[in-house]
Amino acid sequence: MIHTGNAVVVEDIRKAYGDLKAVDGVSLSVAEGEFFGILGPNGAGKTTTLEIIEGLREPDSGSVRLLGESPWPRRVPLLPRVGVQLQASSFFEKLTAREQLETFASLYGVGATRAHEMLDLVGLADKADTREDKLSGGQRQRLSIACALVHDPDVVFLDEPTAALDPQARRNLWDVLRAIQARGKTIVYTTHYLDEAEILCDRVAIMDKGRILAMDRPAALVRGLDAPTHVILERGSLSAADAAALPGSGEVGEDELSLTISTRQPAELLSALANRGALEGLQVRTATLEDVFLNLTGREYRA
Ligand SMILES: Nc1ncnc2c1ncn2[C@@H]1O[C@H](COP(=O)(O)OP(=O)(O)OP(=O)(O)O)[C@@H](O)[C@H]1O
Repeated sequence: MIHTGNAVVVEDIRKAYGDLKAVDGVSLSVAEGEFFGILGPNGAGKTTTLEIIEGLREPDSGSVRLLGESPWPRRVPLLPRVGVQLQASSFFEKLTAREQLETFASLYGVGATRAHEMLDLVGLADKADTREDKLSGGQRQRLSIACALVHDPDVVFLDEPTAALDPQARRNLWDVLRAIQARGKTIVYTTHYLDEAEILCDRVAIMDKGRILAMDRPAALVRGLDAPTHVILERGSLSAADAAALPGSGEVGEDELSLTISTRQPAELLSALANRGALEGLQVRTATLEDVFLNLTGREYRA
């Protein structure tokens, strides 16, 4: 079957390791140009799913179309069109960042100019002459992404590219990922950071125990929860009884630091609070993908 406009089409793939069903009937499709996230806790089956789509692993059953072709057994014409960053990135020993990229580029028959462009894109131009083993964790991650991109693939697969990075390095990498998407690339990535996926992804699949529990735009998944908004005030700014009497107010809870009002009419509640001059230090918390996970599995999300 030909799916025009879809970079990836996966139908009912399964992979077991002995008794363990690592991937247990996964179907999904990713549109060209889409930023698609596969989310879930450790061991959910994200990496196995990704590796099957990339053609690095054979599924026990089910089918995969990557740019209209089956990626398994290895299909050589697909390779130039696909970029893969592996979780354990492997570099050539003792080469500088620039030399790593030039080496990858030459393997694909791509000129050195492109290698330098990629160093710029991932923000490593000033580290071009630094040996790969002297780079920080975040810089290594960015270098491995640059290597996955050097041959200008149409589809890029990234396995936990932001794992083990400090918050600033994670944010820098988000900019890189957005820049890649802005170049028209399709991105399929795995992460166990639900907050990050909510910000970056056009669509996400939430996986647990080898299955996809939900798949949609992050905002649609959150909206589908139909959860109340929580308005949080500093304790003492309003009594619990006064808070409960405000228009739009639902349940009210208090702890040592704060007073939390749940509401299904946040606009009304906020305007009532504004009229009372009680907006100082106010926070508004809406549901997140973590709440979606909790709702789907009955357990708290633990990356
Ligand atoms: N080669 C293998 N042999 C046996 N079991 C495996 C193998 N690869 C993965 N598994 C198991 O399959 C399950 C899914 O693993 P997978 O790596 O796909 O999960 P993941 O969601 O990517 O987790 P993580 O975030 O920890 O990488 C895990 O329980 C894992 O231990």
